[in-house]
Formats: sequence, structure tokens, C-alpha cells
Amino acid sequence: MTSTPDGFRSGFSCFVGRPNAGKSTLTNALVGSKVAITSSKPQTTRHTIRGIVHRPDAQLVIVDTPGLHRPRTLLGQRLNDLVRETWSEVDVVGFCVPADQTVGPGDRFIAAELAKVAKRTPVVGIITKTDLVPRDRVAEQLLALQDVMDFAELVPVSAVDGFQVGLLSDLLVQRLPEGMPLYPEGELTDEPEATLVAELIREAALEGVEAELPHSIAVVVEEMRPREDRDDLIDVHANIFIERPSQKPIVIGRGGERLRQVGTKARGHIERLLGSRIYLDLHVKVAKEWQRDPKQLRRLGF
Ligand SMILES: Nc1nc2c(ncn2[C@@H]2O[C@H](COP(=O)(O)OP(=O)(O)OP(=O)(O)O)[C@@H](O)[C@H]2O)c(=O)[nH]1
Repeated sequence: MTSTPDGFRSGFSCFVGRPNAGKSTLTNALVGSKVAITSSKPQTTRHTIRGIVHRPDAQLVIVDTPGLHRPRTLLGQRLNDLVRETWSEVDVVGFCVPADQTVGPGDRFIAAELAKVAKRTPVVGIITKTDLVPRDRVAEQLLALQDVMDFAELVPVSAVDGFQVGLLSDLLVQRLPEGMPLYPEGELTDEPEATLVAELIREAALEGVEAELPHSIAVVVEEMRPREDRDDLIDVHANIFIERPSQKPIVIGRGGERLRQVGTKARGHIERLLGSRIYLDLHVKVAKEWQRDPKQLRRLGF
């Protein structure tokens, strides 16, 4: 066993913030590899995906939670429960507010919820996407955010140009308890590969579809195994579930055109993730009203 240096710190952190605040992108920037799923559509992160930052002095495990929102369906409730559970378990919370949007009721709602659950957990206020605005706008945003709640630290960052991402890593690490690494070196995420693969397919399927659809899509990887007699090819069979038959044409497209594009796009990402060539077999299925049905939700992994 390798020895751990004195003062080594390890622990958990999560990012909160309105949908699209940049939480997943920031997780990727900190970890330095694509593990969390990003998209320009809100609420794409369904699963609690951990990214692990390995440093000589610390190990920071980032739990990426879905965006908190007013529950309308059973799925909405489960997502919110998951968020609260996560907040109470981590050592430090990062509260993300984009530099290019005004601090508003959505942020105050999150701050109030945070204050209820995480009384003793330090919260670091993070202004994200600073590359999108001029400097004085960042300063204004810092002042506005200061009024929302009591922050342990306030820091502006950009995941795109890397501005102060290292500093943020330092600030989060400072709040972790001393302890041994929690995961083996080299590990970037403890999500099962099949879940990551399903998320990559979901991400590809969401691209360019109407605002309506995101909540109606779930992806389940039914099977994933190396092709017999081949060590350079993995067969992946997955189902894309939608809620209503009327949504089928949106996902499949004319003569299957869109589904083929989704497959090509997802395949590229999956091949990079698994480090192997894959054969991707995609099917679109209707699971009626899956968001409201507890049995369906369990089947789809919620
Ligand atoms: N210019 C710029 N864009 C960013 C930055 N960080 C994130 N974005 C963009 O903002 C959008 C949302 O980013 P995500 O990381 O998916 O946001 P999120 O908070 O995880 O979103 P949800 O999963 O919906 O809660 C994406 O289009 C990102 O490319 C940044 O530092 N600069």
C-alpha cells in the first residue's frame, strides 16, 4: 500500500444551482475528463454521477445532482429528494450562479432550501461562465450573490477558459476533513459503465429536439458485452423510452434519419469512454406515462 502524506484530505462535494447553471461542465473541468453529461437543455443529469479529482494533497469526490425544481410528477419528487439527500451528505456545497443571468427568485429558493438542510455544511458561492460577460458584470454579480445567503467563500470561474478552476478546487479541498483517499487512483467516476453509456445515448437523443421532450426520454442499456471471438468490439443494445406514440417520429425522424444520427453521435462518445469499438443497437419504445408510474420508474433506474 502506498502511504498517504500528512494532512491529506478527502471527502465529498456537490454543485447546486438552477438548471443550466453550468454544474456538469464545471465538474468536467475540475475532473479533467468527460464524466458528467452536459447539454444546452435543462435537467439532463438524472443520475448522481461522481467525478473524482485526484490531487497530490487531496481527493475530492464530486456528486453531480440534478437541478432542483418544483415537483409536478413523481419523477420530479424523486429528483428533489435525491438533491436534498445529497446536500446532507457532502462536506461542502458549491452554489453555482451564471454570470450572464440576474440573481433571482430561483436562486433564493435554492438558498432557502439549502439553509434548511445544510445548516452546518459550508456553501461556496460560484459565479460560473465569467467568459460570457465583461469584468464589471462579474463584480456586480458577486455583490448580488452576497445578499442571497452566508457563503463560506465566493469565487468567479469559467469552465470554458479555465479561469480560477484551480482556485475553486483549492477552496473546496480546504473544506474537506483529513483522511485517506476514498477511491483508487485513476478512477474518475464510480457510476457503472452501463449508466454512463445510457446517459451518453440520452444526451445524443436530446440534441436539437423540442423543449417539451427532454423529460419524456429515458434510456436503458439492456446488454453490453464483447462480441464473441473478437476482443476489439463491444455490442451495446439499448432502448430509448418515450412516453407517447406521438413522440416516436420526433426521435426516429424521416425514414429513421434522426435515430441514425443519434446512434452515430452516441457511438463516438461511447467508444471514447470504453476505449473500444462498439456496435450500437438502438430501439425506440413507448413506456406509457413512465414518469408517473413507480414500477416503470424503478425499471428505468430511478
Ligand atoms: N461560455 C460558457 N458556457 C458554459 C460554461 N459552463 C457551462 N456552459 C454552458 O452552459 C450550458 C449548461 O451547462 P451544464 O453544465 O449542462 O449545466 P448544468 O447546471 O449541469 O445543467 P442541468 O444538468 O440542467 O442542471 C451548456 O451549454 C454549457 O456548454 C462556461 O464556463 N462558459
